[in-house]
Amino acid sequence: MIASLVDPTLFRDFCFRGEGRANIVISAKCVKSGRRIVWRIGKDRKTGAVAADPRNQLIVDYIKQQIVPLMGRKFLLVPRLVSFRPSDLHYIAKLPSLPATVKVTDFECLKDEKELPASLSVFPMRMAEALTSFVDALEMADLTRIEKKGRGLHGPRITVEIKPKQGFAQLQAGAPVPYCNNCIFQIEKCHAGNFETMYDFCPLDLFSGDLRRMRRAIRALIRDPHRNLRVFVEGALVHSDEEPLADADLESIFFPNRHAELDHFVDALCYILAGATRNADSAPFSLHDDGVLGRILAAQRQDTVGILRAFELWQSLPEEVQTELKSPTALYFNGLDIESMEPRALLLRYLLAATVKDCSIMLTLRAMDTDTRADVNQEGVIKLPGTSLAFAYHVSVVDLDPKTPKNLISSQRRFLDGVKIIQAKGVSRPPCFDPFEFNE
Ligand SMILES: O=P(O)(O)O[C@@H]1[C@@H](OP(=O)(O)O)[C@H](OP(=O)(O)O)[C@H](O)[C@H](OP(=O)(O)O)[C@H]1OP(=O)(O)O
Ligand SMILES: Nc1ncnc2c1ncn2[C@@H]1O[C@H](COP(=O)(O)OP(=O)(O)OP(=O)(O)O)[C@@H](O)[C@H]1O
Repeated sequence: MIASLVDPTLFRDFCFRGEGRANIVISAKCVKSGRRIVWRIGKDRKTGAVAADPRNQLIVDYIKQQIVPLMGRKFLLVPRLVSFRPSDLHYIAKLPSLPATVKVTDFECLKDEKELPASLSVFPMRMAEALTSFVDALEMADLTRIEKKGRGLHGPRITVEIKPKQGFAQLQAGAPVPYCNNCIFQIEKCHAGNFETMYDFCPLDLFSGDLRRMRRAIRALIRDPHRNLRVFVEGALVHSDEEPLADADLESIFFPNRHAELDHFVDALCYILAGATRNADSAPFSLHDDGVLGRILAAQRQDTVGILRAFELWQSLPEEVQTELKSPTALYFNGLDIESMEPRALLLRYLLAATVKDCSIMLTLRAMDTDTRADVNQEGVIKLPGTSLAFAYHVSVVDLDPKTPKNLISSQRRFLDGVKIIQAKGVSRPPCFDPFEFNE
């Protein structure tokens, strides 16, 4: 695959959209098409500086060859490989130092050293000049600015980013505690000081298909988002773990003319995530296989062994097989054997599922009139049962990066630490599941 070279002068209104531990995400509007896209640019995990990520090509191939066959295309956003001149990237890399609400009109403004000094850049010019090749990145639609066309749309575009984590319980030998994977990891993270308090969110509630439990899960995330929830309004981050808003403030931002309440919004999320949007008025609420959570859950279930057994399998492999599996190409392009119970095949399925256990959902909603002018019965619209409210929506799954044995080794250690903390100190949290009724 040849990465097409980005000409940044063909874009305008640049802004910083977000970052994780491995990437910074920059948004820009294509002058010609008017569409907003993002560039996901790799960074050095230790310094935070832009770093050429040799995995970008692999990520695209991995999504096409492994994830698409597993999850289908319905919710997948396959990124495009692009490349930048290192000097162009130096200017673009000033954006993470600016507030996310600041839009820089055009590329010339980004280059203006008086307004935006070079010291702002997380990719110093000396680093750029030392590079002899272009730096690649991933380009995809800006999911906070997805435009649904249609009549009767009103109010702001609200984007909810949810990291749902593992949606099913796995009782593992060596971890005799009644908590799900995510809750064990989060307990460990709270203990290590990553978060001040443990949250009430449990993925088993979110994936339960029980409306009451799903509402509880989303309410828990709104109260205490950790790294599992971010909310954007018209592309601007308004609610996150770093800067959470009170319910009343969220409600007035979402519904400036007060035509709906936060509870309605939570319900809309539940119906969309469960894929229960068709005939929502009459059909009983449940998790649908072809909804976004249903697809994610099915893909996660490729893992039939769990972290601790996967780690044992890894250790049992001969050194030459371990070496082979550490090499990205061998790992990503071995076909998936869903029948085999061989350690190598079980491990590959574990790693594939691990990607889907760490993905994010980006869901954009906009209020819609329910009068006769608007077609609320079309695909991509939820009409909330028992109300006169409707929302047009768009859902995508992002952050589907391949996991390697290195991830397994790190998560096995953190998982066992979490189990030990629970065993030694106990936790006041109710169990995620009843181990005596365990039938997974
Ligand atoms: O193992 P977990 O559940 O703590 O997940 C890690 C994530 O933590 P979170 O769920 O956001 O609290 C973690 O997310 P954050 O950077 O903390 O937002 C990473 O996604 C990590 O993956 P990688 O090591 O960067 O490839 C994730 O690690 P692995 O998926 O590689 O285990
Ligand atoms: N297509 C997109 N449209 C809009 N915003 C996006 C898009 N992709 C990513 N983002 C934003 O950028 C943030 C960082 O992106 P991403 O999760 O890919 O970074 P990361 O470094 O891989 O994260 P992690 O720490 O989980 O590995 C996301 O949390 C999201 O808010």
